[in-house]
Amino acid sequence: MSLSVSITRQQGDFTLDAAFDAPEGITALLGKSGSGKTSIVNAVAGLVRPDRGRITLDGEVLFDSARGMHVPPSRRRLGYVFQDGRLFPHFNVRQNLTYGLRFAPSGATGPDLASVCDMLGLSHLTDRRPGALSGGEKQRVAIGRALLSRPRMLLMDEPLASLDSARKAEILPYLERLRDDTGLPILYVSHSVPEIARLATTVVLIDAGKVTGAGPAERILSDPSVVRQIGLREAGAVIPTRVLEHHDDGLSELVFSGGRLLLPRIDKPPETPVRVRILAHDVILSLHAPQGMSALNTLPVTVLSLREGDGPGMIAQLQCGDDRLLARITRRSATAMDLSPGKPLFAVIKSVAVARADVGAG
Ligand SMILES: Nc1ncnc2c1ncn2[C@@H]1O[C@H](COP(=O)(O)OP(=O)(O)OP(=O)(O)O)[C@@H](O)[C@H]1O
Repeated sequence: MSLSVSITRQQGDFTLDAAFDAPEGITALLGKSGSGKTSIVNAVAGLVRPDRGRITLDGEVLFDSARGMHVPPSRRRLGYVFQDGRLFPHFNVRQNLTYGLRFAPSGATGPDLASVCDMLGLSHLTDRRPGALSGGEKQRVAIGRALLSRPRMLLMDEPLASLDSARKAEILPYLERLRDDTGLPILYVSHSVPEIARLATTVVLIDAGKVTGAGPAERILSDPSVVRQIGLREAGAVIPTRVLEHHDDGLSELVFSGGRLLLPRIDKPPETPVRVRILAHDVILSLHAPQGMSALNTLPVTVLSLREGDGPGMIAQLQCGDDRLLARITRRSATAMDLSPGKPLFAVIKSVAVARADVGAG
């Protein structure tokens, strides 16, 4: 199942001109406020009509200006989860969920009420009304209702934006399960890089109505050329790892193509795939394998590229096994270390620098 979008639309003085493919998994539209993310999702949903272009889902045309085709939203079989949930306040959770079933076409397969409640941790809440739910619980009900309409794809527009960080942390594992267990493609709008680093399979960068980059999340997020767009503070690589073992001193050891990482305890059994985000400002570079240092992780790397920023800083992209890391360093250090592409180095990462929120299901 894959979505293909190629559309233009004039909205006042804003021009949307976007083309991308969304394969299986979570495809995140990442861009600043006003960049056009919601307009794209609304065009896919059929809520707005592009001026020109084509949208197909698994080869089936949803919109084609050349053929004058615009399938109405109700016939697209897409589940839309809005930022604010939009539950019916006078219905309890079960009634809100089963409302979704009314839109399921006869013969369509998908999870039933019990399995949706199980997957989203809603079984103990079914008799409550939305007024007695937390923000995170409301969003889980909204996702469940969308799933029960047996959609071919889920559209989620900033589903976590109205939640505080504790509620966000609570709901992220459910979204990971949705991604990994249902096989349903999800188009996911967000302006939060940490959220996307946790969830996205594919990242589509949107800037001023245009696609400025698209590809697998690991590749896009470790590309130094996107740092300017996503911001220096958020720049960092996403590394696919797997749990090797847990140590008695509270550390967990992970393995990936570039070596091993010791991080604060990760509550997942050995062999579990885990994705880890390592921020560029948490990586120190050294010409020699450091000794007598408190940082526990030393990884052999090779410089791939160096990119200058506006201030005194640079971003180094590093090859680490088959994966890539980013390191934020000063120009002064790059000169003192005589850094250039191809130079072998060591990347040093403090275990405690990797936040719990930056460790997710692989
Ligand atoms: N109906 C409309 N008429 C005119 N301009 C519009 C209309 N709808 C959206 N726009 C403009 O199109 C641009 C893109 O809006 P859109 O909501 O798609 O951005 P976004 O990336 O989703 O932003 P946010 O993250 O703030 O929701 C904005 O400049 C917005 O003001």
